[in-house]
Amino acid sequence: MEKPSKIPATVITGFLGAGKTSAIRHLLQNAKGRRIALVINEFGDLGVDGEILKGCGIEDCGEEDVVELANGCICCTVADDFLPTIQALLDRADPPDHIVIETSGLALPKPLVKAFAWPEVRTRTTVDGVITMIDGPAVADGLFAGDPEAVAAQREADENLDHETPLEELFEEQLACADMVVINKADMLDDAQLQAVEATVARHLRPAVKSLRTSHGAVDIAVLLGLDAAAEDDLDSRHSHHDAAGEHDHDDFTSFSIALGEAEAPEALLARLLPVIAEHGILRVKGFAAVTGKAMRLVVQGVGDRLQHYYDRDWQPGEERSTRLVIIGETGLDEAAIRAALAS
Ligand SMILES: Nc1nc2c(ncn2[C@@H]2O[C@H](COP(=O)(O)OP(=O)(O)OP(=O)(O)O)[C@@H](O)[C@H]2O)c(=O)[nH]1
Repeated sequence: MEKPSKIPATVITGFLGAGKTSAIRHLLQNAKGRRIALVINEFGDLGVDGEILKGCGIEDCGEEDVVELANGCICCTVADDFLPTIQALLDRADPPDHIVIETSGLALPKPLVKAFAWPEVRTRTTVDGVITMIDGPAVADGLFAGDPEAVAAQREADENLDHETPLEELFEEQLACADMVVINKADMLDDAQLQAVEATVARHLRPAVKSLRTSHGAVDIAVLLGLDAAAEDDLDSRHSHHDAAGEHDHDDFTSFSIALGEAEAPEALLARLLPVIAEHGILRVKGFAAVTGKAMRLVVQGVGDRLQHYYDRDWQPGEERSTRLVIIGETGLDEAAIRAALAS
């Protein structure tokens, strides 16, 4: 008797703003008739990524194929939110050919992969691969490398302490779980910088895991899907800082959303954001803006101090023209001061 085939699921992980949504958009545009269901998890209470993907007007990608898990962190709500979502996708009369899961930039991939080993889903689906997207310029800038001298001094003081910064830890964890690494934003780096990023990344990978370079997440679907890794059977090789401690929490990071009035012009909005991002060390800004006199909605995207914007679609009838942004940073972010600075 033929073995019942399992529906493959690909987990796309990677730091805030690395290019996960861009890669998924590229995937959907090049799906060649394959029915892909998306599960999207975001940090922050505005579903920006889901909105962007729904707004992109790709044929074969109905709104019912995009499932958003907005409350909290997917890796901490596995049993409550994530497993029922996967089960519902598998139970559809017309199940998808492939499930793609975009984790929030702050999520640890391993607990998710672990969920696929649960009896409820194990016989019906398998983790085809964990793809870790890397923000090339952020790694080149040393965002994930702590101050080496400070680390050495701490180690000397106490051997048993965990000395890594939350950012380093996430970076390592996301790489340690990878079946393939995509170094994105190659367009912003020269060859020497790319080689340095590749060397940094390689130190944290399991043996035989490869990295490739790309821009705007433009990876061939044949490369991204079909790795056939069955990652849920291979959990032990994927080292995690949290294996012993059990669940992690997200006390290290914080987010809030802010509503602003219409912007006079995109440039005026960016000019308002930039100094605040720099002063408060904001990691990620994203959302939508209403621009005076413009029928279209402006998408605003910031990773560190790199800001981008573009108009994606018209404001719909009945939709409130508003400017709403999610702000994400490390815990301790001065929300009141940021609100005050942006409102003024
Ligand atoms: N220059 C350049 N910009 C890129 C590239 N890929 C993505 N971006 C930009 O980087 C920003 C973040 O990209 P996303 O695809 O939204 O990243 P993400 O990983 O989904 O972000 P989160 O969901 O917030 O973690 C957007 O402004 C993109 O347009 C690239 O290869 N080159």
